[in-house]
Amino acid sequence: MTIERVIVVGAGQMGSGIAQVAAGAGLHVILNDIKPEFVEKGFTAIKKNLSRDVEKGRKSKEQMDEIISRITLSTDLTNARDVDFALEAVIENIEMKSDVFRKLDEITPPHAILASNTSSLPITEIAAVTKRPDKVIGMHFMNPVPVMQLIEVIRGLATTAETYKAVEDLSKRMGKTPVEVNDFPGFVSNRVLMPMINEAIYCIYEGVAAPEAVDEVMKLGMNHPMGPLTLADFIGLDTCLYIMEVLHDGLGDSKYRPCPLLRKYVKAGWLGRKSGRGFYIYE
Ligand SMILES: CC(=O)CC(=O)SCCNC(=O)CCNC(=O)[C@H](O)C(C)(C)COP(=O)(O)OP(=O)(O)OC[C@H]1O[C@@H](n2cnc3c(N)ncnc32)[C@H](O)[C@@H]1OP(=O)(O)O
Ligand SMILES: NC(=O)C1=CN([C@@H]2O[C@H](COP(=O)(O)OP(=O)(O)OC[C@H]3O[C@@H](n4cnc5c(N)ncnc54)[C@H](OP(=O)(O)O)[C@@H]3O)[C@@H](O)[C@H]2O)C=CC1
Repeated sequence: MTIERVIVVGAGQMGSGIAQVAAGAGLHVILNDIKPEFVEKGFTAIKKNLSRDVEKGRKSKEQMDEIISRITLSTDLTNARDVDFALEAVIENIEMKSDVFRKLDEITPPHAILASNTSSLPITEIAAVTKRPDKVIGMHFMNPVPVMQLIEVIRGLATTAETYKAVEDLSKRMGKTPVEVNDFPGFVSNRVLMPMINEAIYCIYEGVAAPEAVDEVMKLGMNHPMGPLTLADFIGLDTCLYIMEVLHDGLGDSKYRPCPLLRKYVKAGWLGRKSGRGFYIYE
């Protein structure tokens, strides 16, 4: 099937990055969030990223303007009535995501594919709230979306080969590499990554080392581009906690218990870079 018109629901760090990359691939994109200020914030981030590309000579000013002109801002989900493809990137919460999928199923045309950028939640369960589980799929981008190569593509129980192929093609059109995985809590990426981040937080909680030291060990010792605590702040500590809870509940193994310090920080509103404070303080 041909995908030309796309809606991205949720204009946070992931949604805005996805909208940027989709528009860069020539698609017409509606960027939707619940409040105008959230959509504006996402749009500002897109313009800033594209301006950097122009400054670095990777794009011309005309190319940047063209990409921007393909993005429409929206706070009204009924704008999804003409799309071929919807990509949900709201917070990592099954009720919120189910609510968005129920609405998208009612609003979008019958041929439209409904994809979720969920980091860990079951695609099969999200698909079950719609009348088109065959057209529901996980399309898990990595952060920062414009830079990272991978898209983890997750088939739900009812996802058809045709839907998978459309998402595989779309991923390649966006310049990314799709990797197929099965629908299990945390998929592959976060089943492997998040326990490492959680363990790094335990190192702080148990006084093994300071955050800077933990990050230096992993950067210099394991050649990770960012230390795990810097990365946790970058992902968002709320998102890290949600993912650990999904792993813990979904796999039923105590090795996935979220570190109490992670819970404490999230309760304090220390969500990392996006709130100005996490394991580090940001200006
Ligand atoms: C939680 C989940 O469900 C799944 C996930 O996403 S887990 C998170 C996965 N992501 C990671 O692990 C990221 C790890 N970190 C990195 O790879 C690197 O630190 C990084 C790419 C983010 C930054 O790289 P760096 O070398 O330290 O910094 P910097 O030199 O400023 O940036 C490198 C390039 O990325 C670009 N970049 C950095 N941050 C960016 C952003 N937020 N948006 C767009 N572009 C960005 C820069 O413009 C720069 O581009 P050029 O080299 O072409 O000029
Ligand atoms: N952060 C990361 O590194 C990665 C995250 N993901 C996944 O992507 C998703 C989004 O994460 P991220 O972008 O980091 O989170 P953010 O908190 O940056 O963004 C989420 C956005 O969605 C908005 N939103 C909430 N409910 C709705 C709704 N009903 N309709 C429209 N918009 C809504 C939020 O608004 P408000 O602020 O009001 O809540 C916010 O603007 C999550 O599922 C996460 O697990 C996937 C890969 C990597």
